[in-house]
Order: sequence, then structure tokens, then C-alpha cells
Amino acid sequence: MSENLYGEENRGEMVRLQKMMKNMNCGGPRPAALTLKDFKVGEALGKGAYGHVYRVRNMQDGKDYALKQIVMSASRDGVPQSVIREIAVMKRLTRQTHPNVVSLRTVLHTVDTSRNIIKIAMIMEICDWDLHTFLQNVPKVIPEKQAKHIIGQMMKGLDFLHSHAIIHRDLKPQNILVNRDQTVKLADFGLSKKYTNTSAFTTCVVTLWYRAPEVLLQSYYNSTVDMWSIGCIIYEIYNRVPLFPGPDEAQQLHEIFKKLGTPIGTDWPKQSVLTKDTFPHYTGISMTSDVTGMSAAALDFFKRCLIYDPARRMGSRAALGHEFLKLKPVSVKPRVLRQLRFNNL
Ligand SMILES: Nc1ncnc2c1ncn2[C@@H]1O[C@H](COP(=O)(O)OP(=O)(O)OP(=O)(O)O)[C@@H](O)[C@H]1O
Ligand SMILES: [Mg+2]
Repeated sequence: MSENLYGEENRGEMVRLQKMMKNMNCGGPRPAALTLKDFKVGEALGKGAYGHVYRVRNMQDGKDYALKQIVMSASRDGVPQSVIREIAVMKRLTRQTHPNVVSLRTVLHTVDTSRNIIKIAMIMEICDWDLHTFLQNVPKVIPEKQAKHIIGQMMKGLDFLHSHAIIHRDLKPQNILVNRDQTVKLADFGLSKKYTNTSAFTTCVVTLWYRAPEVLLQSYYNSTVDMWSIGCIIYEIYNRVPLFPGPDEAQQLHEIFKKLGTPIGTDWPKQSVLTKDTFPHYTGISMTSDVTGMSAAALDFFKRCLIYDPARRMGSRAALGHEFLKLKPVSVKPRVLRQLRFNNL
């Protein structure tokens, strides 16, 4: 590892990061420290905006895992405190796993001094498909019991993340994994979204279809941004087409407003980068006629996810108690989630 890459003044910070990452093996009896050499790389499992995911075999325990590599710039200012904080969050999560959240086995890192980049390799449990692939391969009409089984597990995983003060921010079918036994696990939260520079490393376009209006308008947001995404995913589970397939960033809000109506009054996100007058006054369409096969309870659940005002939108805890699911909440002491402003991250 090059020291001068981070500058003398940031050496302490780098050493701290190194120590933290060395200790990142997850719970249970602590196995011998792993390195990338312990893993044999197999086929590609998926490709995302932030890197590729591969099947790897751990030569120590003979088991298969998924390896995801995240590439970050190591600027002259060193590794940002925010990244170190985020790694600490992930470290906490490796100790406390949940059946509906993909568990992390280990995090390893290497520094490429010639290209000024830090590569973080996340080794996680491997799943059979993502929800996008799963939905493409099951019969078009899904019995409500099965939909409920999938949505209920998504909600339990999300309630677990929110209880740990983690907002996913990028929930979409590709970031939800499904196993043959129909266990559902949330994946791809944490580090990648906030701190990697997508354009520097990939030409892949990040989809905005599942993004809440307050995020698109760069306004204040809280954990209910994830509930907006859940609403969009529920629609897709029942209808097999995306709810708001905006062709680009500029059109994404039009796509939402055309269906739900342009928000008026206090529904317009506070301090957003655009004013209401930027958009036509769309009156919206009846969502009831637009969904197929949903019971009244499912429809009510879905609509509560898509309430414009984040303060009135259903939260993950309330969702578990909704008559559509009626599930016990995750038994974790809830932490207070801060109101965040998108720009300040
Ligand atoms: N643990 C896993 N088991 C099986 N497949 C996985 C696993 N993790 C990821 N994948 C596959 O790899 C794809 C990309 O992974 P991931 O979403 O973590 O990467 P990403 O680069 O952050 O993508 P994006 O930013 O587009 O969401 C997933 O959509 C999924 O198909
Ligand atoms: Mg992803």
C-alpha cells in the first residue's frame, strides 16, 4: 500500500481504515483471515452500474459466495470520513444478520497506486436469482399468496435496515435476490451508492424508475424513500411492467406526475431544485384500473407507498402491521433516523 497516495496528513485515517477492514470478518466463530487468493473466481452473476458480481469458491471452506468489487477514487484528500463511517455500518451489519438481508462474509481491499483507486471486494452469501430475473421466469399471473410472501419478506428486510438507521436508497428488482425456496433478500445497500463515482468506472446508466420524487427533486428525504420504491416494485410484481419507466432523468418526474397527478400545495417537496411551475398540471389517472389481480388490501398497501408527502407515506414498521401483511415487526430497538438532504451526502 502506498502511503504518499493519501498524503502524510491522511496516513492515520488510512491506517484506521486498514485496521477496520482487517477486522471485518463477520459473526460466528472467527475464521482465519481470508485474502483474495483464497477464492477461485467462477462465472459472472450479474453486472451493475458499480461493478461486476462473480461466483467465487472459498478454497478454505469449499463453499460458494458472491464477490462484488466496488472501485473508489482515492483522491489527494485521502479516504473520506464518510466512507470510513459507512464501512463501520457494514461491519455492524456483518455481526447482526437478518434472513431477508444478504449477509456479508468478509470485506477485503486493495489499493491500485498507479491508478489512484481503492478496490473494495465484498464477499457475500450467494443467491439463485434477482427478483427481475425471477419475475421474468414465473407465470405472468402471480397468486396473491405468493406476492404477499415476496412482499412480506422484502418488508421484514427493510424494517431491519431502517431499524439500524440504514436507508437503502436504490431498491429495485435487480437489487432484491430470490432463492429457489423463495426466500427473498435485500442486497446492494451501503457503500456503493454514495461514494463511488459511477461515470468514472462504467458507462452503465443507473435506473431512476424506482426513485421517490423528493430524491429526484433533491429535496429532504428520509427512510420512506425506500417505501416509494417498494410501491413501484409491488406494481411490477403484479403487472410485470415497470410503473414509472422514465426514459431519462428529465422525463422521470413527468412519468410519475402523469400517473399520480402533479403534486400541489404541501405535497410539493420542500426546497426542491425545481418549482411546481416547471411541470404541466397533470391530473393523474385512476391507479385502481391500472393494476391487475390486486385485492383491496394489496391496493391500499400499494397506494400508501406512493403518497407524495414523505411524512404521510407509510413507513416500514407500519407496513408490517398493515392488513395486507399483518406481520410481526423485526425485534430490533429502532434507532432514530435523521432527516437527510440529498445534496449534502
Ligand atoms: N449475492 C448475490 N447472489 C447472486 N447474485 C447476485 C448477488 N449480488 C448481486 N448479484 C447479481 O449481480 C447484479 C448486480 O449486483 P449489485 O446490484 O450488487 O451491483 P451494482 O453494481 O451495485 O448494481 P446497480 O448499481 O445497478 O444496482 C444483481 O442485480 C444480481 O443479479
Ligand atoms: Mg444493484
